[in-house]
Amino acid sequence: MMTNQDVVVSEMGIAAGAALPGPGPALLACRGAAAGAMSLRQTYLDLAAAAARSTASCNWVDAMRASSPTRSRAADADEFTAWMRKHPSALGKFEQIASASKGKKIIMFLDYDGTLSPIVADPDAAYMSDAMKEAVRDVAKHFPTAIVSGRCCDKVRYFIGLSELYYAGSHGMDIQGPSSNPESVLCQPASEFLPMIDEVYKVLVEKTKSTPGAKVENNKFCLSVHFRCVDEKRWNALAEQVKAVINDYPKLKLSQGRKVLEIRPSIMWDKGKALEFLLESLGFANCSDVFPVYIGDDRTDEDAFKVLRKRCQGLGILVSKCPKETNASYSLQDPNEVMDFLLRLVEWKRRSSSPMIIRPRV
Ligand SMILES: O=P(O)(O)OC[C@H]1O[C@H](O[C@H]2O[C@H](CO)[C@@H](O)[C@H](O)[C@H]2O)[C@H](O)[C@@H](O)[C@@H]1O
Repeated sequence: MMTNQDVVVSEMGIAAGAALPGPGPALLACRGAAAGAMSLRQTYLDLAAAAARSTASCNWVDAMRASSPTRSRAADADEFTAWMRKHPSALGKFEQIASASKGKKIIMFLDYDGTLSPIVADPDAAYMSDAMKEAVRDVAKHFPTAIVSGRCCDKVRYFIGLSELYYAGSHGMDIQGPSSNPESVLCQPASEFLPMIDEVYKVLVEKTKSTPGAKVENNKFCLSVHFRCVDEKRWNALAEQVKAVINDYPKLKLSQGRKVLEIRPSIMWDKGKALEFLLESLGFANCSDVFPVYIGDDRTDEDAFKVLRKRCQGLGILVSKCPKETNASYSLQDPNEVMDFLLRLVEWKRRSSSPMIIRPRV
């Protein structure tokens, strides 16, 4: 259900595309978080890494299959209807969402792959349509907008091509403000992992080159090993190979996405933390009149959905055609529906902010 709060309205939001103030409390907190995280390394890093290592690779493979189902069976229709009752369409319930956000400042958080661009076999060809680009541009004119992606900032910025947005790349471990100059870097809590990530990238490229279709993507502060073009019979062996490499790096952990295994630093930072960081940077840390809307399709987006639930603020929208366990309140089926939702939001905002014209009677 909708996680909404009754609030008093105040104008604390900053305009979309406006430059952020210099390093504020959020940036300092980010630095502090990074330092703190590093000093706590032996306690939680090893625990997390041990847990990751003890998980059999077939679990990763099963989870990967479940997170990117290829077809929905007719026999699952009842299950889907029941799921849709719990996570109704954000388009179908648009009026309900709009009225929940009334008097509050909407902040948009958008995942990229599977949300703004359709899932395709080649990760380097995951382009977003021109129509979607226009929709995102329009949204950003009305609401502060951030892209939160597993990709590195440079790549997702290149795909989207809009400089007026905030970007949280590498699963939130690289947060940058509008424009791509060096001052726009707001938070990089995993910067000391860069040499390690580069090293592991090279090792993984070498180890996986014998698996046809396998692809390793360097996302700067994290890595992706793609399974989508690998014969399913080879998935277990490939997951074993990846696990064997990560076993030598106890400060890294594995997670799974849509036909992808992701390797990242074991710091306590994720898309949920990135969302909180951005809200704070934008001046909304302790505001009750803010309404963050997060749209995403992947397991890693669940961290952001959870944060919104915990804050009892705004709402999460899961992009999925199939029932999935989720902390999101609403659902949309695919990027086309995401675009329709964004356009509807813009239209609603235009209508609700244009002054009512009362014509004199003649
Ligand atoms: O957080 P996101 O923006 O959703 O990024 C998550 C991963 O997305 C990309 O992989 C996914 O999309 C590819 C292109 O459609 C597809 O080929 C792949 O199977 C999907 O897992 C990206 O390539 C990864 O690096 C991101 O981590």
